[in-house]
Amino acid sequence: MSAFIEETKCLLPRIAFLACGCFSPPTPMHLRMFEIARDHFEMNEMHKVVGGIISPTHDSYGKKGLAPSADRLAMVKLALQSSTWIRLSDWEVNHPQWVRTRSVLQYHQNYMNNYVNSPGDKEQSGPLPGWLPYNLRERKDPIQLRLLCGADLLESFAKPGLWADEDIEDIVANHGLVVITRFGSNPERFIFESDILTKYQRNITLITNWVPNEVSSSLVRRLLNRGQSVKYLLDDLVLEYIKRTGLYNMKSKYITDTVQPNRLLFNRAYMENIKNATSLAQSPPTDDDDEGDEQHMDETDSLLKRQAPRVFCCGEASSPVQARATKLMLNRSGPGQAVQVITVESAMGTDKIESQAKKQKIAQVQQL
Ligand SMILES: Nc1ncnc2c1ncn2[C@@H]1O[C@H](COP(=O)(O)OP(=O)(O)OP(=O)(O)O)[C@@H](O)[C@H]1O
Ligand SMILES: O=C(O)c1ccc[n+]([C@@H]2O[C@H](COP(=O)([O-])O)[C@@H](O)[C@H]2O)c1
Repeated sequence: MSAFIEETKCLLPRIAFLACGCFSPPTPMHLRMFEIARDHFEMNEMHKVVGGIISPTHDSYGKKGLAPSADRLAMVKLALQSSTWIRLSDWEVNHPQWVRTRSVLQYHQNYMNNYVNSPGDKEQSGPLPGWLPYNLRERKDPIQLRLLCGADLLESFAKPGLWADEDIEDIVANHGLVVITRFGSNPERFIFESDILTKYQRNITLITNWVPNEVSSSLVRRLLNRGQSVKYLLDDLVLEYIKRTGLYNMKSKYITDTVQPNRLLFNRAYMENIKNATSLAQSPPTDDDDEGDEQHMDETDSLLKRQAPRVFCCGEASSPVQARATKLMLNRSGPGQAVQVITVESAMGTDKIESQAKKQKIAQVQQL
């Protein structure tokens, strides 16, 4: 019986999804869209989903908050590390100018068609692009590439002068749309009110997201800019990348203005120094002192633990403020130890505030 089901699955028409957007930065919801869409098509046994493609828009799209494409590509790559089937396409960003979504779909569709129909690897000139789904040549039937989007993108079709009608028609007629519901949008009504969309309604799949999450790139940028936490709103690796590069004017509790973000290399000694600085500031010692290193780490450090330790030599201090901070740190570490430059005030201050807040919380809970 299960062999029969497998065989039936193999006969289902094949589809792939392409999501366009800014991805500045990529959020978990950008990736959730793909999972929701794949479940929908595979669980209803309508299609075999062969792959997902993320295509970040060109720099010249110029939307507010759009980080440079090199950074957006790097962040999407990091976010995709845990996915086995969603891939990043850099074709759009490497184009000389902004490309309309219709052409983006056409390019990727044509590439897949040619690939599937060419007899073997020898026909392919050069290496295969990273976005190409695996095992496409297992079968010879065509792959339909559908535009995957949130309902807000669908509704942007109505913004005067933004999308060309003939593009909308081409996308819906020749590729198809997969729309994930989003708070504040009414895609059913939107489709009803559009003649083109109603005409091709059979090519539009509306999927209700039963576990909505209203995280958006703009919301994340706003929080970062205010120095507020975005932990659990972004992949840890993406957050670490933002911290290191200082994208979105991020204000970090540990990064001083005098430290160049790209010089921020962390190591064990850095953790030790924070710990030393904190325990010096706390007198008498508190219960928190018994906590392991793990408890003192912020989100940056969990990532860093997975990386090979790198050393930031304290001799590199380049300003009087930095030199003063370095000296302070040096006093608290052994001779010859390399340390991360941080301001003592900020490290002590933040840890103290955090531990006071923790205690307050515990006290509140105990009073209940
Ligand atoms: N929370 C969400 N739920 C459903 N779809 C989403 C969500 N966040 C983003 N999307 C979709 O992801 C795609 C990529 O869009 P984009 O990068 O412009 O995302 P965004 O987070 O909405 O950005 P911004 O907040 O800067 O407008 C779009 O189709 C958008 O509708
Ligand atoms: O093709 C078009 O005419 C078109 C018009 C407006 C926006 N887009 C694409 O839609 C994506 C999301 O844009 P936005 O402004 O809703 O974040 C982005 O990838 C744009 O290139 C595409």
